[in-house]
Amino acid sequence: MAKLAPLIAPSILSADLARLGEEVENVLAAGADIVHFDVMDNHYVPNLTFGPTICEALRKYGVTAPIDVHLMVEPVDELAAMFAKAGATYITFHPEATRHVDRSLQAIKAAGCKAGLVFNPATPLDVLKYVMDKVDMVLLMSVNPGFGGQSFIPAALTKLAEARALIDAYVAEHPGREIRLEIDGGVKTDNIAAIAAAGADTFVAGSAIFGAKDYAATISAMKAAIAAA
Ligand SMILES: O=C(CO)[C@H](O)[C@H](O)COP(=O)(O)O
Repeated sequence: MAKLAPLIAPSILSADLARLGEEVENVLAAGADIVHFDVMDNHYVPNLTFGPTICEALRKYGVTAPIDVHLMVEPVDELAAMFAKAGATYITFHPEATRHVDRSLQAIKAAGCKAGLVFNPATPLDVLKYVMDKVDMVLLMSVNPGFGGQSFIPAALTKLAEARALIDAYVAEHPGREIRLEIDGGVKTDNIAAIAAAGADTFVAGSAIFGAKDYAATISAMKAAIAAA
């Protein structure tokens, strides 16, 4: 099955936050496709990051690229609605962080956003098959959520192949449906080819991009590795 065009999604978690607007502008000018926006509540994960006002501020600053909001929060629905108003394009959440997964997906889509589910390294994909009709993005964590700069967990490659098979089987029966398969955590230029070969089409990278001196060279190297995979 033909995969969707690959997208590079720098995670702003690793940006210079004192210059966030400029950093996002620079990384998009360097070839990034979408902005990955990590929302942590110091409850679902042991870290605290950005709320909807920061998302809105990026839109006001002039960012027109898709903003891919990854909610690491519990509960989900109230913040998801706030991010929809603040200009999010994708809103993804962890199924175990809401009581009613189907209802949360429906609410995100009714608010005009694309919706997705996020699976931690040891969380099975079971719920996915029951809500595939409402999912635009499946995000697999290849680190335990909460912090940037961690090492890629190799078992994520097997899980990517499992998710790719589920998505391809669903899309084959529903022509025209687009469901992205995103990977997040420890993605670098030297492992991105293996990650692409395992089935990912959307690649979150925080420290590998924002930690590099030359954003454009890093993103080009990532895209070249994906194309050769
Ligand atoms: O969701 C995340 C952590 O919960 C981050 O997006 C992720 O870890 C990216 O950072 P890095 O590329 O440095 O691993």
